[in-house]
Amino acid sequence: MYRGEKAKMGLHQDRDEAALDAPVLSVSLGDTCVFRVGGYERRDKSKSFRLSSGDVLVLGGASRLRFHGVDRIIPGSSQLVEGGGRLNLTLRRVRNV
Ligand SMILES: O=C(O)CCC(=O)C(=O)O
Ligand SMILES: [Fe+2]
Repeated sequence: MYRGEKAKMGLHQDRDEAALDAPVLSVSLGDTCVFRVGGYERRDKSKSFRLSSGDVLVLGGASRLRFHGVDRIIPGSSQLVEGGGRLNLTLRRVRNV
């Protein structure tokens, strides 16, 4: 849950999962966010774009280990969450089965 103008998530890689071959799916609900995706090193060039409510982002294949993060939320951009805010559901395979 992200709420308020200061809510953000710094650039990181999702690499704690044992299954790095399975994609990570991120579902955005509520307020729009400014999402940033870079390369495979923190210092690589990155680009930002908006994710609105209902958008699904896939980090998979060659992009599975790209650095990514949330720069900021755009308060008031959705009425879905009471009191405002952004909900993010991230689906990932943590263990190999
Ligand atoms: O909030 C998001 O869309 C991204 C979340 C994320 O990168 C994570 O949980 O690892
Ligand atoms: Fe992540």
